[in-house]
Amino acid sequence: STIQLKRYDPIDKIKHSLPYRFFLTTVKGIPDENNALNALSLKEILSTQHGQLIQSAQFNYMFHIDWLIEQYPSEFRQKPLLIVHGCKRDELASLKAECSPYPKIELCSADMPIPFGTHHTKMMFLLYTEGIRIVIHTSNLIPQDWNQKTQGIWISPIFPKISKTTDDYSTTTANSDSHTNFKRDLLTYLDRYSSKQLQFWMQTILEHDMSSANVHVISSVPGRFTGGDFQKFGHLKLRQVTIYCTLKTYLGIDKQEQYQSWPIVGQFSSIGSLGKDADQWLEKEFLTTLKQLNSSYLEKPELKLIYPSVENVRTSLEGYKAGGSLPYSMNTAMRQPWLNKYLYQWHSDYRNRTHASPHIKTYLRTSNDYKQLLWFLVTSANLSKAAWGSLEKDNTQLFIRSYEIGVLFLPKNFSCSSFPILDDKISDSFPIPYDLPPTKYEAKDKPWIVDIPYTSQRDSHDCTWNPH
Ligand SMILES: O=C(O)c1c[nH]c2c(-c3ccccc3)cccc2c1=O
Repeated sequence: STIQLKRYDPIDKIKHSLPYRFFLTTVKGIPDENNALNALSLKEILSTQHGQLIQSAQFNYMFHIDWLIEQYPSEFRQKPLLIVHGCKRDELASLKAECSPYPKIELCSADMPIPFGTHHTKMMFLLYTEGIRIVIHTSNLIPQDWNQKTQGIWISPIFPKISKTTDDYSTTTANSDSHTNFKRDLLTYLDRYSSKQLQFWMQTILEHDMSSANVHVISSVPGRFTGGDFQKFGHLKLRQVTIYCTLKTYLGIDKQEQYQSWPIVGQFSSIGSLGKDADQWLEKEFLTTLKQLNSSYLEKPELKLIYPSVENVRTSLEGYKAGGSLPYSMNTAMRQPWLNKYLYQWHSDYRNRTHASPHIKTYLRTSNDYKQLLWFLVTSANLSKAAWGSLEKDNTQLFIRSYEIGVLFLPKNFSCSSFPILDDKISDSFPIPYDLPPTKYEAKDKPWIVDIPYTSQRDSHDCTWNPH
């Protein structure tokens, strides 16, 4: 068979990048050595060092087109680029205007059938002569999202084209998919757009060997899902994948009792309306899913939610302006004061990201001593029913409003029973983006709310915050 020459991937040369391929974005204004460890800029992702780009696709929510084109190397700026977005009406008009100087940019508008849904998904398809690279991340395609924030990036290998030779046995695994069904689930997600332009990318993905992918796709698309589609998206997909790949397989049913209390940590940059108490959705639906509560006794939920306090924002590199990307509204917050007892601060001293305000979203489950990680998800999905879905029709239907996508790391796909989280950061411990155990809000701390003024204390730029 033709020996596939494993092309040298520059991403592999970044210290500690393997096997997780999970990076943060570089931050301007902090010492460089903290950027070297598992951090990438958009220019680095798009650079010519990865091969000869043929064309690319950029899925996102916010775009600054001139700036985005500038992040591509000059020799790639005329390559075909598909922009997949959810813009409508005047936002669509301004996006079209921004794209008009670039004849090779095509627009693909995601079907947004459900009110209050958004196209949050942040993903890149980079097609090279040698193969296709997929990037799933959390940054809008605007300069401020790549400047001084904490953002997450999962960057795939360059998946090689399936060779035509018939005797190439290495790709017989069901059209060259991985044990994590990465290709199947990505195609299932793309199919929901029912878009002609994405047909080309679906066919291209089919033609590439993704058997080396070691993460699961966890996505959301607008719709009401029952029957065979019931567990394909949202929080039920997360449950379906984690329940069969950790507790049951590894730890045996008997040991499960001891794991019930293992805390779940959610970390995000916005919060939706979750109901008048935790029983409406947070505990009843979301936590139950993540804890896989299938034991009769109910015990105190160990759910810890990391969301920046006003003080975290005020003392960040961007100051109060960072709060412009933390759109938790007063109208929503005032109806759920009960949520505050779950809240923990943004703290990332070990990654030197404490002052790089978070726009990343992550969810994880760890042991009580925070030394072992059972699973880790980086995603575009904030803590909202629109993103994760809410159960209807007597729990037989999951209703989702938005497009979201993320990747899930399970120990079983890295041949271990849990990921190590060790104190010293340069070991092979999983590169989580923040400090564990999480830091509780102080008594005087309040969650950041975007649409109220903060004038009593000035921020790191000596400014106040006056929304209007
Ligand atoms: O995709 C993302 O991550 C983001 C999604 N919505 C954002 C908003 C917003 C919130 C409500 C209505 C319209 C816009 C504001 C500031 C940043 C974001 C953002 O970053």
